[in-house]
Amino acid sequence: MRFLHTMIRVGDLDRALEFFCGMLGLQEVRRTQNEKARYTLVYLAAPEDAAQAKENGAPTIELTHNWDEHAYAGGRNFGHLAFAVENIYDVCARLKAAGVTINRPPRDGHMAFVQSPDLISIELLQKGAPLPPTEPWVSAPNIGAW
Ligand SMILES: C[C@@H](O)C(=O)SC[C@H](NC(=O)CC[C@H](N)C(=O)O)C(=O)NCC(=O)O
Ligand code: NI
Repeated sequence: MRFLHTMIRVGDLDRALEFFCGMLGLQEVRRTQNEKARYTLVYLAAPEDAAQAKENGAPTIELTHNWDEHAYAGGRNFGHLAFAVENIYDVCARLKAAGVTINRPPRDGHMAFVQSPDLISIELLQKGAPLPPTEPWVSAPNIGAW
């Protein structure tokens, strides 16, 4: 069995693509839409996974955009999507400058939490840092505290 993707529903596809592709650097690898059921699916992968993801050989995020749904309440049972990044401070500075909410700043240089336009929690981990962090860490506020 292989892990294929995580699906999240987004209220504004362009805003979600600006966040995940424009700011986090993911690449679109596939898109499909259903005119009758009025939705679009967009599959995103990390650049180094994109070639394999096109063949379903690497994990993707499946953005589901229901054309008639413009906002979703945060699912309290959903946790987060995690990405390893080259420089966690640079990424968080760029996101913060773009107006993204940083729920847990990268104080320890290991881990940070930010939130997507649809209130999905995004964990950023410094490439090369121990996973999970060996030192006790400050948890991000849970979804209810946002
Ligand atoms: C292609 C495969 O990766 C899918 O996940 S398609 C699953 C299908 N999605 C939809 O019908 C999208 C629109 C729907 N209104 C929705 O918001 O999900 C589906 O069965 N979705 C139901 C689900 O619970 O995921
Ligand atoms: Ni799916």
